[in-house]
Amino acid sequence: MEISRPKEIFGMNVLDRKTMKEVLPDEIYRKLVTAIEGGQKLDISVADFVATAMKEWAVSKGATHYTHWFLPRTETTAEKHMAFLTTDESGAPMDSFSGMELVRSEPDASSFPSGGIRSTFEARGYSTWDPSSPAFVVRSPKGATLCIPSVFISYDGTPLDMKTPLLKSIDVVRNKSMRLLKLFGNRSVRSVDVTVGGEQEYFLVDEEKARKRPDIMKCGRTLIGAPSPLEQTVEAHYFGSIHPRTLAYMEDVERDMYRMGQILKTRHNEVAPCQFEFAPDIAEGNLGCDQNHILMEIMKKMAIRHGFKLMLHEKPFAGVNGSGKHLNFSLRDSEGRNLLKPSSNQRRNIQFLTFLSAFLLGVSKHGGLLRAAIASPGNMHRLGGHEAPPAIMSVYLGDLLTQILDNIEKGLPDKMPSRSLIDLGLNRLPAVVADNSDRNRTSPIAFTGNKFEFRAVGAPQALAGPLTVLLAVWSKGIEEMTSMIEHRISEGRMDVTDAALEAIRHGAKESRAVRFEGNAYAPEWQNDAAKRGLTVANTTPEALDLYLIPENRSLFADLGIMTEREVEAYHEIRTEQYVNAMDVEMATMTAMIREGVLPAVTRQISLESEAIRSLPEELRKDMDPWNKSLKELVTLKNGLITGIENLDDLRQRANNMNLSERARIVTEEALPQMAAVRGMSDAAEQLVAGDIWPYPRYRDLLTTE
Ligand SMILES: NC(=O)CC[C@H](N)C(=O)O
Repeated sequence: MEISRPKEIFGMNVLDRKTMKEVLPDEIYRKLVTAIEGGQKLDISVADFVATAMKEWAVSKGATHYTHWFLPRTETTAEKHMAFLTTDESGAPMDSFSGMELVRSEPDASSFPSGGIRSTFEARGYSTWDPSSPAFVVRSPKGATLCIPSVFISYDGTPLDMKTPLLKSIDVVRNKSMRLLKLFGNRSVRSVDVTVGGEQEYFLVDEEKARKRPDIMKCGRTLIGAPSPLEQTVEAHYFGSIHPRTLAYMEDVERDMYRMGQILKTRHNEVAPCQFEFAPDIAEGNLGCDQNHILMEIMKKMAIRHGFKLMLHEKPFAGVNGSGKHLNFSLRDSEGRNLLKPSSNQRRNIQFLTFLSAFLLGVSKHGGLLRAAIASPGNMHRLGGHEAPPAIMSVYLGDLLTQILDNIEKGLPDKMPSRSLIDLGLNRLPAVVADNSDRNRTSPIAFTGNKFEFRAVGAPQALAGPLTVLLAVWSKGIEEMTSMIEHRISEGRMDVTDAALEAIRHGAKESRAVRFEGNAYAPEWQNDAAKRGLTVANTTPEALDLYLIPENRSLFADLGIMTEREVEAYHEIRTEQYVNAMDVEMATMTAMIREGVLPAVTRQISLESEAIRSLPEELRKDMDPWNKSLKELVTLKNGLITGIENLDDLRQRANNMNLSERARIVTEEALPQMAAVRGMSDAAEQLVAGDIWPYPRYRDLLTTE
């Protein structure tokens, strides 16, 4: 079979601007672009033209349906397909898609969690086209569907999705950045964009084996499973040569992504066996978030075609490297300049340091929000081990920048005579600051030369949540520093350089506590961080509660990103999601123990008792070790029975409680109970014969054949 080159298939399934320009009359195209860039509403007559063009393009790709594709607050994607096919007055079939249908649809999505914002009697939710993210076509076995990226709002206009707050936060950071850039001159800069790139880690296990494990199928992670000594040789996998079966999968994913107009820049084996990573090209913030959803969806479907089960869970296997989605982000001006890139020009470096310290300043005030943004049912198991960052939010800058900030913090006299004194290293900043990656692995947020990398995000998460928080926090810092600079200038005391240096000094000083260059895995760090006043939240509900702290809640409201009511609703949805995930895990664990592990232990016990009974008399001496292991099996069996009874009881009790009590009980009681059951099950696994043990073991799962 002839395989077409990536360049030939690139973008064929996406209705990008280039294609729009081709399929739309000039006048209409211009109006569309003005609407997109100015963020205005689209005239319905223009929308009619666009809808017709979209439909024709999609039909030419085999599409029979369209869907408003949106991101509910459950962090997944949602779609309800509508057929293009209709009949005219004479009953003849025809494809139809109007401007009204494009702009808005009413999915009647009463079942999406809204955190109490929308009651069922006013169940309607609307999805509205987001023209800044291109529509795309997804192939299905018998046709294709046109997907229209959309926002999702309730009847009264309250946002119910992840995209609306994200778009607002992008707007806020753009406006705030423009104000700051103007102070530095930059007359030709028209706008600022957010840039993102999410490095996607994942596991691929054999589907046939995965199907035999209810925990993988229902919870996305293993709830029991003894670590296998064979899997300890993990380093051999990292960046190793890729197994042909996996490579074939990766190539197919990449080609589907090319068709979507997206480039996956790197692919490689990650640290653990069967763990891998894709890293995309950087993209504009909103697009980058949508693209990551498209990537995860393609990865999932392609895995099935290749006989794999894709595991995106943050910690699918205990004791083995977990999966993150390291979120790289920066700001770029309309001239294409990266605002986090050091320069050989001193003035630009001061501008760079202003943006950098503005972020540090924001994190120093709202670090808890970043912790909340990455709090998920699964991330709790990942954070703090195996190269995943700990749960305390600190920033790693590297030696050079730390030294510069320290110098600025110490070295500036109150009244600065002139910029001539700035030999603080600013003249000598290399174009790209070396990134000391080994160290930054233990840091949740690292400056990596020309961008920040938020490493704490979990592999299955929607990028939109953490990105919204990062931008809100950054905007806050930019706002504060800009006001400082403006104030100094307007007093006539200083020019922008000196004023900015003072603002940087303020940022450096305020952020001293969150800047940490040491080993964040060291046991002392927990204590030291608490002494520095950093937020320590080890569990998901504790972390989610950080959304509700008044200064965090009001940050969103002040910036116009979410109202306080919306923040509360979001907190409720995320807490509910956690509690539900825990409930499914408890139910799955008890079922696996009851239906699989206990009968297996019984068989092993009877097999061994039988063997001992049938031993010739002379061999029945010195039976202590054997008897001991038999006794251990009996003890484990008893322990497991009690353990799952306790879990059943806990579930019952939790079901009669309100949400916050449930969150507390599943965290404080169910988690340790599940750990105890797991401990006993894993011990039993090591005493039960391979052909009796009911589930594929870690050793069987973590291998590619
Ligand atoms: N080498 C790495 O970057 C590993 C990262 C690790 N998998 C994580 O959970 O974030």
